[in-house]
Amino acid sequence: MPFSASYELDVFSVAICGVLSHLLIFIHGEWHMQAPKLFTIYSILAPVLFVASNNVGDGIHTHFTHTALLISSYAVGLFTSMTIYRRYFYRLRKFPGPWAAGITKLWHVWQCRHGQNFLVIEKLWQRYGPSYGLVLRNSQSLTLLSLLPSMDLGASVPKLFDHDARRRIWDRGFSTKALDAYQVRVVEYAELLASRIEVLAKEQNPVNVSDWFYWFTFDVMGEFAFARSFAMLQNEEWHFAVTLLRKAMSLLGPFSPVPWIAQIAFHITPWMYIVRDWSEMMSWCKDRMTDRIQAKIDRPDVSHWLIEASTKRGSLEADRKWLNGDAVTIIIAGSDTVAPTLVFTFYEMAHHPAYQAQLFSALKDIDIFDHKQLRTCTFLTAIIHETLQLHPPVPTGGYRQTPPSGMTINGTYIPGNVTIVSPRYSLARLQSSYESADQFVPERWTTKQEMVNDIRGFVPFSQGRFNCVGKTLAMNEMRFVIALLIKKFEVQFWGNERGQRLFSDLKDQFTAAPGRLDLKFRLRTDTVR
Ligand code: HEM
Repeated sequence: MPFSASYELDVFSVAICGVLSHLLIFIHGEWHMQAPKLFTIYSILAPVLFVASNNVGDGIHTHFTHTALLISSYAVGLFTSMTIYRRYFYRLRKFPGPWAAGITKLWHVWQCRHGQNFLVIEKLWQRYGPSYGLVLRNSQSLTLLSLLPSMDLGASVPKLFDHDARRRIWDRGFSTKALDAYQVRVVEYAELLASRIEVLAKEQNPVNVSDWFYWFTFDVMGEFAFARSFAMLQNEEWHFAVTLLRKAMSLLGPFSPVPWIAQIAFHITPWMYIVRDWSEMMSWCKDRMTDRIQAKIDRPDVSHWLIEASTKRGSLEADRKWLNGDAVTIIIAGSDTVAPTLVFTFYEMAHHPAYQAQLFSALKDIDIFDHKQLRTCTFLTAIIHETLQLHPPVPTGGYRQTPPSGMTINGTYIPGNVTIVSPRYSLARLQSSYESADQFVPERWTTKQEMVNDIRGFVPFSQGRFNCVGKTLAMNEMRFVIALLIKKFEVQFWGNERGQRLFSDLKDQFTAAPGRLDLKFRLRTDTVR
C-alpha cells in the first residue's frame, strides 16, 4: 500500500501527540488511581480513530492498517519519551540498579512472576551492593538495603485515608484489658489444634503444619473479626472464603509494584477469575459483618471495639465500608503473619533437636496458661525472635513515602515523595546487622547478645506510627501455641522431609506463604502441665 505524504504526516503528528501527552500530562503526579479512566478513554479513542480514518484509501483492511499504525505511533512516541526521560533526566536516575528496572516497573513484575520477590531483591543486593546502605532503583521507587532508624520519623505511608484517626479506634481493641479477654479464645483454639495433632500422632500420620497452623490462625482471627471461626480445625479442610482470600493474595507479590494493573482489572474486568474471587470473598466478609453487627456477643472481640466506636458516633451505616475492610485486615494481618512464623518455628525445632530439648526444659516449671508467667520464659521469646529475624513473615513489604522535602538515610539523600521500602528478608542477612546472620542462633537474644551487631535491623513488626497494632496479641498467641505443643509433643521431620518444599515453594505475597512441611509429632511421655 503506497503511503501518501499526508498519511505519513498523520503518523508523525500522532507520535508527537504521544510525546506531548507524556511531557504535559503523565510526567506530573501519580496516575495509577486514574488507570481505569485512562483505559476507558483510550478504548473509546481507538474506534473513533478507526471511523475518522475512513477517508484514507479504501477498504476495511486499509482502515484497520491505518488505525493500527496511528495507535502504534502514539504508543512509540509516548514510551520513547518516557524511556528517555527516565534514563537521562529523572531525579532517581543516579541510584544503582538494572537498566530496564529504571525504565519500567514491569521489569520487576516479570522478575517476581514466581512470587519470590524476596529472592529477586536478595540477588540484586548481591550484584549491586557490596556495601551496606545500598539503594536499588526500580522505576519510581527505591529499595533501601539499609537500617532505617528514621524511616518512620519523616516518612509516611502513601496517603489513602486518615490513618491516625482509624488507628486510635484500632488501639482500643488491643488494650491490655482487651488482650486478656482474647487470650481465653486463643487457648481454646490452641487446645483444639493440639487435640487434632494428638489424633494424627497416635495414628502415626504426618502433620502438614503448613495447613494446620493456617487453619488455627484463621479460625482464631475469624473469632476476633466475626465472633465466628472458619471451623477449619473442626472440619480439617480449607474454608472456601479463606481459599479465595489466599488466591487473591497470591497476586499481591508480583503485582504490588504496578497497582494500576489491579485498578484496571477491578473496574474493567470484574468477571476475571482472580478479581471475581476477591469480590466474592469481600461480599462474604460483608455478610459476616452484617451478622456480627446484629449479633449479641458476651465476649468482646476486636470488631466489638470498632463497631462500638461507630455506634457511639452514630455513623454505623456510614462506616460500613470501613468495618468490612477492617474485618478483612484483621483476618489477613492476624493470620497470614502468625501462621508462617509458627511453621518456621517448628521447622527450626525439627532442624535443631537440641534447641527443642532446651525449650522443653525451660518450660518445665512454667504455668503456660498464665500468659504473664509465660512471658518470663526468655528462651521461648528468643526462639520466636530468631524465627522472625531469619524468616520474616512480611519479607519485603511495608512501603513508605519520603516527605516532600526528601530525607537523608544513612548518608544518602532520597528526594521527596519517593516510595521507599526496606526489605526485612535481606536486612536480616546483613552481617552488619547480625553475626552468622543466616544461622538460627536464638542465644543472640539471650546469652550471646554480641551476635546482634545492630539492633535497628530487627523490625519484624515495623516501627513508628505505622507499626503492627497486633504485636502483643501475636506474641501472646505464638508463645502459648509453641509452649503447648512443645510440652506435649516431640517434633521431628517426617521421612525424607528436610523442608525442601517449605523453601522452594515459599512465596512472597506481602506476607510469606510457605510451602508444605510434613512433621512427625510424637506424644511425650514426660509431659508436665
Ligand atoms: C507474627 C505476627 C505479626 C507480624 C510479624 C506482623 C507484622 C506487621 C508489620 C510489619 C506491619 C506494618 C506493615 C506496613 O508497614 O505496611 C503490621 C501492621 C499491622 N498489623 Fe501486624 N503482624 C503480626 C501479627 C498481627 C496480628 C495478630 C494482628 C491482629 C489482628 C495484626 C494487625 C495488624 C494491623 C491492623 C496492622 C496495620 C497497622 C496500621 O496501619 O496502623 N498483626 N504488622
